[in-house]
Amino acid sequence: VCLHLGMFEIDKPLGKGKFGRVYLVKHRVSGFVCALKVLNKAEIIRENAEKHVRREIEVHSNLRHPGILAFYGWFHDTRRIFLLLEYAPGGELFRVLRRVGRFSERRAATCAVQVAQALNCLHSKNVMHRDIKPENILFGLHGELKVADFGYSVHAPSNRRDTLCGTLDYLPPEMLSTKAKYTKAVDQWTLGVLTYEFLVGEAPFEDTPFMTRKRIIKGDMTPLPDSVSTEAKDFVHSV
Ligand SMILES: COc1cccc(-c2nc(Nc3cc(C)[nH]n3)cc3ccccc23)c1
Repeated sequence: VCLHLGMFEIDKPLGKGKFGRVYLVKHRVSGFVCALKVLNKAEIIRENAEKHVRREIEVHSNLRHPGILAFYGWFHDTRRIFLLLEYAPGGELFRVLRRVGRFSERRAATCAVQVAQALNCLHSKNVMHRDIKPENILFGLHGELKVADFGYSVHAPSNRRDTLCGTLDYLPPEMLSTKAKYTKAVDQWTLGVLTYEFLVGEAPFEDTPFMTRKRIIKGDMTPLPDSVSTEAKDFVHSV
């Protein structure tokens, strides 16, 4: 199917992502609603991120799972690359978590299970996401989680040393040390950090970037409050 912009009616902008904007669009012929991520080629080149975008398309287009934001296709013109993605009406988990403060243990557990299932799917295809964080997780129509944004994913195992931008909060020690060959376990570590954040409302090593790095490597996490159940504590300490 030859895709091009004219086939879509732009309903409204949803927000601004890393390399461009995301719009809610409708396919004119079928009425199908989806999200259109518009990436600016000049900006991608300036950020030397061509390989990330190529990898995002290559990895994401081969994944089909209810816990992973569906990738429908892509097309480009001289200036821009367009990614056609599933529309998740619930928005970013990041915003919901900041708005409500923290989740109940039931909701934290439900979210943790859904992220774990999405990671299982990724790992079964020998892919590590490497950049799982609340900003990259969206809520679907019925509050189900959708993992998105595969720009930093790679095939396991890898000692690829990319310049990881953004927060260090979710990175495991092995990704912060130098010549480590890391495996899918990096995503498991992140699941523990995420669950901690679901329960507490902030990341376990939240600090200045320099201190966060030191604390992650030392494993010096802010203890879970006593209000958190033993089972929840055991789970976070186990991943
Ligand atoms: C930085 O905040 C951003 C950036 C881009 C999109 C949103 C956003 N996205 C979606 N859904 C999406 C996005 C994609 C790729 N599929 N489904 C829903 C929202 C709802 C309220 C506010 C914001 C939303 C936020």
